[in-house]
Amino acid sequence: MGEKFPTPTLLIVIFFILSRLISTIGYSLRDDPESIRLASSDYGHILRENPAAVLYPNSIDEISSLIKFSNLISTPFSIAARGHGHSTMGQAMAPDGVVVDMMSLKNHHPSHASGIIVNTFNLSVNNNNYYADVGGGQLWIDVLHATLEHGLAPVAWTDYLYLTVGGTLSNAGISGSAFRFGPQISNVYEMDVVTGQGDFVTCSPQNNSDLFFGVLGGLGQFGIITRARIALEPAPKRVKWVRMLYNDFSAYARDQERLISVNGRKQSNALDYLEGSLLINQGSPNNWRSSFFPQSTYSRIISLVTKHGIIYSLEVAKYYDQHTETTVDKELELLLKGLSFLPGFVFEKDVAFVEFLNRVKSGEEKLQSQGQWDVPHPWLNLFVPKSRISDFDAGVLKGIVLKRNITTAPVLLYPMNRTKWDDRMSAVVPEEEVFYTVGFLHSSGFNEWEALEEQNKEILKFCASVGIEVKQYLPYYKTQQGWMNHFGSKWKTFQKRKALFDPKKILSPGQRIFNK
Ligand SMILES: Cc1cc2nc3c(=O)[nH]c(=O)nc-3n(C[C@H](O)[C@H](O)[C@H](O)COP(=O)(O)OP(=O)(O)OC[C@H]3O[C@@H](n4cnc5c(N)ncnc54)[C@H](O)[C@@H]3O)c2cc1C
Repeated sequence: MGEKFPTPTLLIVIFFILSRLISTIGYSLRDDPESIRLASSDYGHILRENPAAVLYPNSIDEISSLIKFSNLISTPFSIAARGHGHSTMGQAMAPDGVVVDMMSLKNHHPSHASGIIVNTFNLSVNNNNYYADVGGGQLWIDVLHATLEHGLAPVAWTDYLYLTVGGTLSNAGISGSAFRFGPQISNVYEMDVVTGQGDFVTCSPQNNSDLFFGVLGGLGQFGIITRARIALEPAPKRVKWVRMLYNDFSAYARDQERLISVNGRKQSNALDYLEGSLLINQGSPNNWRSSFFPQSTYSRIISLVTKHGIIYSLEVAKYYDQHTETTVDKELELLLKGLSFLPGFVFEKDVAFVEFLNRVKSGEEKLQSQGQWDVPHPWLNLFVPKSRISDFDAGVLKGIVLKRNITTAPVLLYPMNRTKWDDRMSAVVPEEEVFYTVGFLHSSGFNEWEALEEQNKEILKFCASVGIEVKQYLPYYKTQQGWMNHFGSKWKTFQKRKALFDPKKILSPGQRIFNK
């Protein structure tokens, strides 16, 4: 069978010419080689898909017009919002369609939709609540700086801040703050969204709630987030940051679970941040994720790793300001009392709040300078139910990863509480009250990523074979059956929302959920 005529590419070209003529879209739709090249790859550097054109919108109307035009024609072309392009498997690509570069809205008009506006409102008489209205194409680092000018900061974070608000809200946005404050998607009050039919809709848990919950963790399937109202709190000044090492996995897991059990939002005796990672045979103990082991301890740590194969590093933080400066050490001491880390392997640092939040950036700069940033990234991120985390340690970490001995990248492993996630959202997590996130953040040479991808496949196969019901974070499946299994009981709602908000299946084709 020949291709349908007119082809999607031709239609986009027609739209392009028309838009220039009537100048609603001006010159913001481009198909020059550089624009196409930039939109056809991502942080993963594994897949490449050329769009027919890239929209650099000057306004939200332009996004809406583009989507409406695609809806009007008999063979709609696909459209993908692209935040900072930090996906790893083409999720923000649109083969033969149009990529919408959301970051180009960042510097336009200081309106609610594109800029950052910090504000406060009262939910109840005694309860001050703070929020910022931020454009979907804003980077979290810019949100941080803008909110700090008002002495405030977002409540929920990712480890790395050079990601867009729309990009992380389409997944979840997790880090060591998630056990206590939830993922970023649990800290949104309201959003403006351009749906897959081109309609501009303001949504919240009270209004247009189906769209609101659908979009959060919705992998870009239902609409393009142009504004999010995110929760803020008074910003602390400084952070006590502690790392402890373990050789015994069960002690490590037990301590992590104990620490996250104190998680009330206003509880002063709770930690503000908890993460964990592995030290495997990877040369220097200080990898790019900002470890801070003193150089004088390297040889001791390396011998530990050599002796045990894997050493588990527990990382916690407690924020403080001028009011809590005198009590923070005592509180931290109480929290860490009775933990079973290896004596002599506890390291502490006192840093400014911004330095702590932006801790991954220096690692990026180092890798950039060594030409090791724009390389393939065959990542695998999983949520593992607490009841099977020991089996995961034995079967995957010790069974597969240690044996294959090709993992030199950071591997994260830390728990979070399911109660901090709202089940109405599209994001998928395991059923149990506590689950772990495990992130294999691999990078490799251009000819070596397949071996790591093979390892990823072996891990997934192993988990399936022994009944460890993992859920992928930043998921990637090649078949619709894979997606159905992933969403499980949420699949029907996900499908229904797609039919409601993007019936022609135009948006975010790079996720490969409703298209091949
Ligand atoms: C170095 C690095 C560190 C990371 N650290 C963390 C971390 O600590 N925690 C964490 O949770 N994640 C982390 N991630 C993963 C990251 O959150 C996701 O890959 C996220 O999607 C990237 O944001 P982005 O702006 O680059 O989105 P993109 O890759 O550009 O887009 C991702 C998806 O969202 C859709 N999308 C983008 N913008 C919008 C919008 N405005 N409205 C609707 N849909 C949209 C796209 O179509 C695509 O499907 C990290 C990634 C990297 C590369």
